[in-house]
Amino acid sequence: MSAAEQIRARLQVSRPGFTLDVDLQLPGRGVTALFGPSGCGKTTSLRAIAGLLRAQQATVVVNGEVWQDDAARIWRPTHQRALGYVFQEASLFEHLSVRGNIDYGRRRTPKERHTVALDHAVDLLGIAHLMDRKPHALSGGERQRVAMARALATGPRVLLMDEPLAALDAQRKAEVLPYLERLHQALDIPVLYVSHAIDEVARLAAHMVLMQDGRVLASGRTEDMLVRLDLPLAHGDAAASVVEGTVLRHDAHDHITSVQFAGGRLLLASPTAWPAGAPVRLRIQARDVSLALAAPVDTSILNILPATVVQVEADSPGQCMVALDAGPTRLLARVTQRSAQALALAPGKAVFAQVKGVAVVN
Ligand SMILES: Nc1ncnc2c1ncn2[C@@H]1O[C@H](COP(=O)(O)OP(=O)(O)OP(=O)(O)O)[C@@H](O)[C@H]1O
Repeated sequence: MSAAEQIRARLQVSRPGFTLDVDLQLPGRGVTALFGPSGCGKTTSLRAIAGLLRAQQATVVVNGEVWQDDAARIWRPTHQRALGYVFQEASLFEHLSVRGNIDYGRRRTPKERHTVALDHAVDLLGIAHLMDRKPHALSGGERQRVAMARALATGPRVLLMDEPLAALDAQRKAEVLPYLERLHQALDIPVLYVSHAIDEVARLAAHMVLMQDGRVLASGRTEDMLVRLDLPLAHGDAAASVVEGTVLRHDAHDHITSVQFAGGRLLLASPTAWPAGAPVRLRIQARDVSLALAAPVDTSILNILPATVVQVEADSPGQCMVALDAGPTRLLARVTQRSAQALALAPGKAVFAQVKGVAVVN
């Protein structure tokens, strides 16, 4: 990762009862999630990067551009930092139309900064038909899409998103998520995405930073982070692995899609007729994976993968989390301690992983 393609944010913020002390070195492209429990400092980090909050000590360099370097007495105010900021709730000007809202920010930024064509932003977010409406006539999801288009229209070098879906109900969330995905795929700028919803992170972010109590607990590729048994992400009922694959074929007769991934082949029940060759991101919950020592026969489970146990750790009372390798792909299986003992699960042991549920997350 060269400095020209990197976000570096060394931030120190002290408040009564809270200290943020992080040194973030993040990829200069793609989506990076800042993830962690409420109060761990995600929003504070984002605001300090944006210059909305004055850190006690900070260095912020975005793809080679120094926005702040306290040691060198460099400080650019927020309006001189080429960033787009999307908040939890879209703060649109109620007296302006959607077009007026988007134009407002764009007019205030220098033309040479307009890296994203306005039409492209409007098109990506599917808001062309809303341009003459006033914000009060928009749904929550539409408001957020307008806020994102407005942020993009200013030609940011980085997009900062602070839980942009948190204020939406499940239905609106599901409506906005595909737009977010399109956005991230179509744009070349990095996105820092604050969230405390792991399913959103698994779906959207290639990279993640796990924060706790104002510090970075770990950071890396989302796929790798989710299956690290030394981290809290890989424990409890929500633990899951994310696997990248390619659609081989979709059988329209029984609605089964076959997906090739590095560790083998997976079949998934899907009403969507995925085209052959389509890249898919799959999520496999640890609780949906069971283990057997011999290849099961006469079973209703469609996916049985030969795998090797890598690590076994105690999870919640009576439960164990097992990390497995199916070829180069790491999966998690949550089994009872009794089963782990009965099967003598230990590193190196050959097993068959029975995968009961596979969900496509993009
Ligand atoms: N303006 C403020 N003044 C004083 N303390 C604040 C202020 N804003 C946040 N805090 C405190 O700073 C700490 C970090 O807050 P921050 O908003 O960064 O957390 P977060 O991880 O984004 O949380 P959440 O997921 O709940 O939004 C918390 O202890 C919070 O109570």
